[in-house]
Amino acid sequence: MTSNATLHILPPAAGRDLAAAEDAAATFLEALGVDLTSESLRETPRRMAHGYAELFTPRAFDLTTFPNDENYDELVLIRNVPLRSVCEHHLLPFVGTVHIGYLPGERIIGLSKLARVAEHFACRPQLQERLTKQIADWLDEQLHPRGVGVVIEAEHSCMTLRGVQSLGSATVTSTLLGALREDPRSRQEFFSLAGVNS
Ligand SMILES: Nc1nc2c(ncn2[C@@H]2O[C@H](COP(=O)(O)OP(=O)(O)OP(=O)(O)O)[C@@H](O)[C@H]2O)c(=O)[nH]1
Ligand SMILES: [Zn+2]
Repeated sequence: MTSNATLHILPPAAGRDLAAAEDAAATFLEALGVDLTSESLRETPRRMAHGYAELFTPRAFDLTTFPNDENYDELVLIRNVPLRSVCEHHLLPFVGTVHIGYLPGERIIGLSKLARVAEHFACRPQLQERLTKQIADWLDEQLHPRGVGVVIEAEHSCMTLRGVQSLGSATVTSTLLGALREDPRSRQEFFSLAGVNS
């Protein structure tokens, strides 16, 4: 990403058959004893298929970067970016916020792109740990910053609404790379500005 200022990021190409998904949703619901004959439920298999397809389709975006002409070398951090994904074990949503920071090298990134990168990796069946690491690794590879930090705080509905029913519990994950991992002062500053107790 040092030569090209803009890179077009496409959603992952997935073999998708919405008609088959709709049929499968109808079979699934009927197997669970749901009567699909009423007017309000008749379209539910279609809504389910389209709903999950939507959750699994990130928006394409341009990764725009700029030269760091001012040699800005302090932390850039965007915090409290809303995040929603789907846990790959139960296909139930997990919802929360992500904080993303980096220590610039030769280039800086358009701020909105940090949120778009998070959305890009969140729109698929996920594990919170993997999602955290994918965002950090991708920024590291594309931007070559001196350090990257990503923290996700999320509530997993598979843990709060069903199963153990730990209402209000939050899961916190972090990935730190480069100077944000190695240098205690930078690490501390990142967690402090992100509003996370380290
Ligand atoms: N590490 C990790 N675990 C997750 C994530 N999302 C969901 N899980 C967990 O995945 C586990 C799946 O465990 P299983 O025992 O196979 O599923 P289960 O019988 O439905 O388990 P319970 O939720 O305890 O009722 C559960 O402990 C979930 O809480 C995630 O992002 N990361
Ligand atoms: Zn789950």
